[in-house]
Amino acid sequence: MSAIRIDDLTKRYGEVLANDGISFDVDSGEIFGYLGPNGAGKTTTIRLLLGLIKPTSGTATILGTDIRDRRALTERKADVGYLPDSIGVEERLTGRQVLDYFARMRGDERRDELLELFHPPLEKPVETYSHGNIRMLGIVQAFMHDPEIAILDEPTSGLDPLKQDRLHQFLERERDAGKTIFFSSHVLSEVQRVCDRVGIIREGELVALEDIDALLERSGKRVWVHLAEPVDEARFATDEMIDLEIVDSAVQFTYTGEYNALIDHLGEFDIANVEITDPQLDEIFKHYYGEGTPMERTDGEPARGG
Ligand SMILES: Nc1ncnc2c1ncn2[C@@H]1O[C@H](COP(=O)(O)OP(=O)(O)OP(=O)(O)O)[C@@H](O)[C@H]1O
Repeated sequence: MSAIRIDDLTKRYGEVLANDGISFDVDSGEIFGYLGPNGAGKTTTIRLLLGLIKPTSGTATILGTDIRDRRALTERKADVGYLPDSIGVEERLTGRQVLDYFARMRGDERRDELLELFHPPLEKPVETYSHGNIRMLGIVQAFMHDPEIAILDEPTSGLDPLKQDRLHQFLERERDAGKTIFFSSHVLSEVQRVCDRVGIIREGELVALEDIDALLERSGKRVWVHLAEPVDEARFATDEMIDLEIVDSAVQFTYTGEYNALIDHLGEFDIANVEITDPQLDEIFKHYYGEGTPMERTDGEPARGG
């Protein structure tokens, strides 16, 4: 059974189609990244899944429970962990009081274990918290009742790199223990680091749904090279280079070929400096998910909806 099944889900706010006929499944025991730029519609999907807003049309199920069945969904939430984009509690409460409040509703058998990993200042009022501390409190809150599924809205925003790493490792351990993780992000590198599959949303539409490895393989690498002397395009370009730009001895391009061939090619030049990075999400959109591009799947089956 799919842990989450989203079926032609649509949410309209006046003129804005925040979610436009979105369909995809999240399998049990996977980490699914929901990737898209700001305003793409990620939070809208998450709030629909939690029953916090009603769909204009379409629906979704969580662990088989239809989100339109409010009573069943309320019961089902005992199995769901939710990290909202903002925690939405009375901010004069201390962190401990916030956790106590959620513990009374759903339980907290994993609270101590989580506080070893993520430690917001529990005795201080939440209104004095930094953004990172609010996130940590939210993470403890989301997982402390040991849910089957965690739905996390930009969970690493505000966390320092060490804490981000800690969260990623924690999510992987949860996945390995059979839990399902659905999280949104606008940062490709974190989705790449931790997710099994990714759905990409842009302007309310799902534009890609695929294995993260396949996405990155098709997306190539950004390469920046500073040569010891100027070079011209005719001498430097190969078929595997996209968006090649050369200014005197500075060269940049997106490379989609074999790495060995790239290294061999660069070896023909006197190189002063080189940097190879993953492309930005916007660049991937530009090259692979341009206007009107149909959603693709890597398994050869036609995509559902989108
Ligand atoms: N309550 C609302 N009323 C009107 N428009 C809304 C409302 N909530 C969201 N929108 C609009 O819907 C679109 C999608 O917003 P949403 O918050 O889902 O995007 P997002 O991908 O989560 O963005 P971010 O990464 O910035 O949080 C945006 O154009 C937003 O302005």
